[in-house]
Amino acid sequence: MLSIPVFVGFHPITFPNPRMTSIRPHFDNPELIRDAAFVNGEWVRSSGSTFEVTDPATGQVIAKLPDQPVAVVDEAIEAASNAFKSYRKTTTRQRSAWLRNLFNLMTENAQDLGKIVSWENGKPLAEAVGEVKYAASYFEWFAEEAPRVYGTVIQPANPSNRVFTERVPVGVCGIVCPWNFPSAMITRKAAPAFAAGCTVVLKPDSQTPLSALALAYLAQKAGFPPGVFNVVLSHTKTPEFGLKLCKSPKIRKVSFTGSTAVGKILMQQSASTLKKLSMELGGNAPFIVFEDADLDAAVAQALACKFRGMGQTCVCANRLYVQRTVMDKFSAKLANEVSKFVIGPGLQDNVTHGPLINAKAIQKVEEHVQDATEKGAKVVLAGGRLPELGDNFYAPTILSNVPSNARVNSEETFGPLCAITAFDTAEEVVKYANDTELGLASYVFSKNIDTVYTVAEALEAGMVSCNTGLFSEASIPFGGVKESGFGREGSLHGIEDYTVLKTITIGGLPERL
Ligand SMILES: NC(=O)c1ccc[n+]([C@@H]2O[C@H](COP(=O)([O-])OP(=O)(O)OC[C@H]3O[C@@H](n4cnc5c(N)ncnc54)[C@H](O)[C@@H]3O)[C@@H](O)[C@H]2O)c1
Ligand SMILES: O=CCCC(=O)O
Repeated sequence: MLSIPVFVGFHPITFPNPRMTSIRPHFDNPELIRDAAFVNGEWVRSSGSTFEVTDPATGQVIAKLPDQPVAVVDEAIEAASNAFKSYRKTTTRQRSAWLRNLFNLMTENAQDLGKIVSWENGKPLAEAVGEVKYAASYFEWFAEEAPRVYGTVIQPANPSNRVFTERVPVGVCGIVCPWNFPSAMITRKAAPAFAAGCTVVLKPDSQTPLSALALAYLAQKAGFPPGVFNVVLSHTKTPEFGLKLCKSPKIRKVSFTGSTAVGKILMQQSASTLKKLSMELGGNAPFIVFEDADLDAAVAQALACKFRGMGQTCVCANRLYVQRTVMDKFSAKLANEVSKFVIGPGLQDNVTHGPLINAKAIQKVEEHVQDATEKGAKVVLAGGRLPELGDNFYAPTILSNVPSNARVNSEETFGPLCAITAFDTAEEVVKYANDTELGLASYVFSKNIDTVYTVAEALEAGMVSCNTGLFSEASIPFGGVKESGFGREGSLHGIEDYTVLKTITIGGLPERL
């Protein structure tokens, strides 16, 4: 019998400080902090109502921004539509140069941009700077892809015809993004759009708009012409803004990252104008550990995967399936590592894990924990709220023996709950893993290549990550299947979603000589 330490009943996590009420980072380049929307190359400060952006660590108001009227969406669409007329004709080399400039500017300002991400989103500064570099890498990648958009020459049945295809920019794109990656979720869409020759109207999340505005500021500095990148702001009228983007005949594509529920609304609303769509939606990632895996490595990767953004990423492990023979050992090792976390405001030195985004996020974690324990899950590490740090802090909870009917198995928790379930065979775990409407990321850990390969093949997911918990980078096609959405971002395919394939036939030609 293994002797398993169980951490039930106390929080072994260390805290750097008691609750803090105010943290204002120092910015080398204060110009990056904008207080207005950005339309047609101009900063727009409407005199009407405003909304507050708050630091999730302290609750402190960090910015007041215009809560714009819906009419601004029409203005931004008009600006983007006018800009498209000339921008689509720019050479791919020119667009590549602007993208490269923006990559360089983001890289030069990475520390400041990281502080903005950390301030408005809560993730630790090192992780936030990592996000900024990841975000910038999409501009580097698509600077390289811009000149590599190819067509084909086709052999038609009619000998007097000659036929070829070319990829042309789809047109003005409406982009809607979430708060969990305030920078990277935008650049993963804007970079291929700009590279393809499209113009953009972006509506960032009102909880994290400062990163989007800093990006607009740098895009202007990088040389993008007015109207190519427009950022509109709303807190109270988000659905109306979404509706405008979906219904406008001038917007030819809507690209959305967020929940499956909102994705479905936007898809319905886009039907009347038959928009091209990209939908990067929710996940419910299974993280499968076989008994022959390197257990220490699997634990380290589970930590990196599960606790990136304190569990608030679409590719975070949501369900951990561990082979029965090693489940207790794995759970104990995981709890031991989690107990080393230093939780606190992301901008504070040495903090490894920050707050959640808001009260609703904490409530969902609590509900999932309560539901699973009521249904018989065993508490390995009792986490819970950390009011001594602030309203949005939650120490991770680890549960094992989580029953299949627990809510966490069918819904994305999007927070720091590790829900571990035992399995016996590969067939059984593949059945568990695929028993969901979602299919974004999946993870498999085993030293046996036969196991890794056959399980990876059987998993219904857009992305399967084997023996690593971190796989995201600009070079890979990112996207889901089933109700996790469609479209691919990044990679050589990412630009295709911002183009349409046009066929040109030249008829009446003489026979070939
Ligand atoms: N697949 C991916 O690449 C990916 C990446 C990040 C996050 N996500 C998913 O996003 C979700 C978390 O983000 P969230 O809580 O911000 O999601 P959300 O769907 O609530 O919001 C996403 C964005 O849509 C906006 N929005 C909400 N209702 C809208 C409406 N009716 N019309 C137009 N816009 C509207 C929000 O303001 C926000 O900017 C999770 O499900 C996560 O898995 C997916
Ligand atoms: O939240 C989802 C995006 C995560 C990523 O790009 O790795």
